Amino acid sequence: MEFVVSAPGKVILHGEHSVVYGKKAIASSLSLRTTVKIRALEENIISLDFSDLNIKESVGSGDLTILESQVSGSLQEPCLPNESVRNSLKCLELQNTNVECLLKQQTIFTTASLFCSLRKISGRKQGVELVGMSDLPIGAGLGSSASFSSCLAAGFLTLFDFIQTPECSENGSNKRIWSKLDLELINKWAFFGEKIIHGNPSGVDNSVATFGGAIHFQRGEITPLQCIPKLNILLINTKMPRSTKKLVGLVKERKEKNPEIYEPILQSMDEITNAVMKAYDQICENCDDVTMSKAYSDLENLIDVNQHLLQALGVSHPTLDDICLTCSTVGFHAKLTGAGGGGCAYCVIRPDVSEEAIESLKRELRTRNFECWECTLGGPGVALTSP
Ligand SMILES: Nc1ncnc2c1ncn2[C@@H]1O[C@H](COP(=O)(O)OP(=O)(O)OP(=O)(O)O)[C@@H](O)[C@H]1O
Ligand SMILES: C[C@@](O)(CCO)CC(=O)[O-]
Ligand SMILES: [Mg+2]
Repeated sequence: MEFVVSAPGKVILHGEHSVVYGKKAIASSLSLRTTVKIRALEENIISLDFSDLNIKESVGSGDLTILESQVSGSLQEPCLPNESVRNSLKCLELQNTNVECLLKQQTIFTTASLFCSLRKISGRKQGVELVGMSDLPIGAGLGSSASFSSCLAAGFLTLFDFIQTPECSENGSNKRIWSKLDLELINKWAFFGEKIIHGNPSGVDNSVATFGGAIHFQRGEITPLQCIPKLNILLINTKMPRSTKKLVGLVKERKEKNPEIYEPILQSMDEITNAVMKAYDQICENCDDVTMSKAYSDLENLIDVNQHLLQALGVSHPTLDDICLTCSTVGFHAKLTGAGGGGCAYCVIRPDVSEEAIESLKRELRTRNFECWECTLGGPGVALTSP
């Protein structure tokens, strides 16, 4: 059996970090995707080829036996392996402790844990070969881990026949989408992968990667946005590596130490999301130019306030602050997206802004060694792309 799955990255428009504490978030899928080719093997190994992280190795039958003995849970109730099992896996032996090695370990452990958990439930004995690549910058706040986890979840659930390969797609594209029920199961197992990578994820990232489109998210409750404002955004990559797990952990530590300081900040972030939804509705109503212009001004002000609150949480970074200042000096409004600490920011591009102004901003950002690209929001979630 051999097939290919893909899933989108995401941009969190508002609500990062506060969504971990039950506040609302708005997020949208991106046209950038992760792709994983999956082939069943007779041999009891996992063969990995993930070019983006220079991973070309196998998880041997010895490690699979150890891991499978440690995993439990059922198809509808996934259960994470005990972190201590990492110490007994040969495939995770540290060649060294640099960041690149830690990222590789994260991938290998997530892949093996998802595979062993689902294979044990299926009672099968086969191995698997995985070849992965991504359009997304990895570790940059665009949901690469969720996109990757959603691909693995959909791939292994299909490999073990827990879900059927989906019928042809509606619009004739090469992306075939599973049923809502199957997507809910995929999302549950993608969340399992995110818990290994993020530590304490909210579930917003894997929900966008799995269901696609633009969603309003709160405590696992997913509401597709009735209208996705025709927002043009510029994604800006600081190219500063960082770990979402560490940044989520930093906010948790600060909030536990001074809840009286941090809870009001998170509550304000929740109110920003409410106000943004109102601005989106106005933009979607194709109202008159004056009302539309006011709605965009409200949106830009909310972006600025949200960024200041993220700085107060301690999850911005000098390069992100530089991006926001560079944008604001020429009338654009930017905020970090994702966990922060580096990674990406985005700014909204008003429909009436000239191409020349946009190109001038891109030139200025590139001279500061930032990558930037215009992006469309929305688009399909996880899909079977071939055969
Ligand atoms: N294409 C891929 N191949 C293999 N592993 C991947 C891939 N994409 C992401 N990963 C895994 O996800 C980790 C990055 O996850 P992390 O959550 O830190 O960043 P992110 O998801 O890009 O940002 P954010 O969570 O803020 O949106 C990598 O270290 C790697 O383990
Ligand atoms: C920082 C965070 O809110 C978004 C990371 O993309 C973490 C999460 O929601 O899992
Ligand atoms: Mg992530």
